[in-house]
Amino acid sequence: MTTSTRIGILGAGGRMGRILIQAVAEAGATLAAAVVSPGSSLIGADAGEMAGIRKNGVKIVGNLADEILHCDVVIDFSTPAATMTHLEMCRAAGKAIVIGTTGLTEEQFALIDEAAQDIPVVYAANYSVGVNVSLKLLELAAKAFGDTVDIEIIEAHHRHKVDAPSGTAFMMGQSVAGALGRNLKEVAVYGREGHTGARDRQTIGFETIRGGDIVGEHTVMFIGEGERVEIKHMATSRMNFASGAVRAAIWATPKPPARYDMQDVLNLK
Ligand SMILES: NC(=O)C1=CN([C@@H]2O[C@H](COP(=O)(O)OP(=O)(O)OC[C@H]3O[C@@H](n4cnc5c(N)ncnc54)[C@H](O)[C@@H]3O)[C@@H](O)[C@H]2O)C=CC1
Ligand SMILES: O=C(O)C1=N[C@H](C(=O)O)C[C@H](O)C1
Repeated sequence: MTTSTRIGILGAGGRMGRILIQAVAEAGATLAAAVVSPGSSLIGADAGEMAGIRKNGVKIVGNLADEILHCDVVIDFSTPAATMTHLEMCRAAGKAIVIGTTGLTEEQFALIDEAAQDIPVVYAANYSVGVNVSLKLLELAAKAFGDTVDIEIIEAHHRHKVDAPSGTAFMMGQSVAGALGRNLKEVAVYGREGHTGARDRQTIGFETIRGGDIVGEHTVMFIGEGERVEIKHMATSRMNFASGAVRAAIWATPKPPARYDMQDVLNLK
């Protein structure tokens, strides 16, 4: 597949940023900008070389403002604060944005909704096709089991991850809670310790593991009397997230202003 879409990568020096540069090349799209944090020693280097592919002539910059006019759409996997700055810049320039950054606050999600009145914004805590298919399976399982089972969500990630539980775990919790007519904010329980008392069936438990180089693993357990269903997704490469985000960027560029997610991109709704 080739496309004329000009894509900017924000957070280009990070674990995801480097793979996103590879994914843009694999999709046959144009890398229009590679933006790292201001003051980074990577500024001025060749983006292709940094990403471990061949030299591509795109010089890394430390500010989106320098390159935004050359982009049709940007993909941001950076930090919550940087993402909010980039969102405002895209809104002012009328450019679409695909956001993968997790650990956002409710206020930051409200800012995404506001910006989406003016530009196409895709937000997903996970851009892999497998996770997005799993969300549909979770809905199906939750509806079939109803209130007859206990639901626990376990996630595991590499030792560098700074937010917990993962955005994907929250998204899975929302999928299940929505299917059961529960409000996740009211029923979520994060880790357990001490004299917890017996389990309340309405609750949805979250457990977090951090260590080594785990790319991303999520298991949702539907635990009943005498049987248990586990829906598990294991990512063994970040390319799944990156190719999904590039697919979302190409999809979103011609779309009218609105907030979209990966389920929209994959036509899973
Ligand atoms: N939605 C999804 O499918 C996925 C989401 N993520 C999320 O993406 C985010 C990034 O993950 P990683 O790449 O592992 O982290 P990372 O820490 O390796 O990369 C983040 C990069 O953003 C850079 N940055 C900070 N401020 C910046 C600014 N103003 N302009 C440009 N760059 C800036 C940092 O210097 C760093 O290089 C995290 O929130 C993570 O949870 C990660 C994988 C998949
Ligand atoms: O930080 C990561 O690495 C990942 N973050 C996302 C999340 O918080 O769900 C997605 C993926 O699991 C990898």
